[in-house]
Amino acid sequence: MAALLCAKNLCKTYVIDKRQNNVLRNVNLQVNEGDMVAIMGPSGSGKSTLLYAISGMDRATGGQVLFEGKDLTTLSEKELTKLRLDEMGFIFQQMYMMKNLTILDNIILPAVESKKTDESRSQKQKRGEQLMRKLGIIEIADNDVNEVSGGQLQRACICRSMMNQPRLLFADEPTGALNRTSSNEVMDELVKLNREGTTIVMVTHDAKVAARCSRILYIVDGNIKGEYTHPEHLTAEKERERGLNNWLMDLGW
Ligand SMILES: Nc1ncnc2c1ncn2[C@@H]1O[C@H](COP(=O)(O)OP(=O)(O)OP(=O)(O)O)[C@@H](O)[C@H]1O
Repeated sequence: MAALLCAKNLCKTYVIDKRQNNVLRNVNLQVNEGDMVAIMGPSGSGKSTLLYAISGMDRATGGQVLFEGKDLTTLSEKELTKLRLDEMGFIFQQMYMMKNLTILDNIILPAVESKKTDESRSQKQKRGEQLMRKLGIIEIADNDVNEVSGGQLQRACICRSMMNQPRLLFADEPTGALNRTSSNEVMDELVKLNREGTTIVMVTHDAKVAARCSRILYIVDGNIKGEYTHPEHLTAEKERERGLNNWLMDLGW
């Protein structure tokens, strides 16, 4: 599989009161087309910082991030915004839906803002509705943001992230605020999208969620300390989870 995203010697340093915090320390990683990657690690190890840096949501302080060979660290804000809008999808907890818009209008917003296609607004609306149907939430299309459950809202975020048919989807704790049933349902949808061709990179604390990804990276003190892939003979979900848990325990999880 071809490399879609590469981080090379990626560094991120925060300076607070003249004190340096080297959060990412020369991270190297490659995400291939079709991967479904989970980033795990202790609290404060740099998982979200890494996700923000490789997705171009935040600027690294050193190193390179190559998306199909194009170095994100050298792009202008305008170029970066266009690339994120057209090629990437985001399911980030900080990216709340807009309260003055219905769920459907929130979902189609990335397409309204993008110049990727010359679709009419009604075509965009139709596609938004198709996505909502696919994720089983069409009945909340006209609801306000505060009139839906956490699981429905998360599925709406997935619809929104898919609106511009991204090559690469980034998710920060996509199931973090959900109960187990909703979490499983959201993961079912993400696995389905991945099987249909979308590459996914997510941060999660939940080994059950991570076990459904094809690669699991473990980050400690701003560096990737190990990578896990499921042994081929483990095909059942429970066995995969057990295998991953054993690996995590060996790393001190
Ligand atoms: N905007 C910021 N300004 C200054 N320091 C920051 C900022 N964002 C994160 N940090 C620091 O960077 C370090 C890593 O934070 P990060 O959120 O990436 O960790 P994490 O592994 O995602 O943690 P958690 O699992 O608790 O969400 C922490 O020490 C944090 O305090």
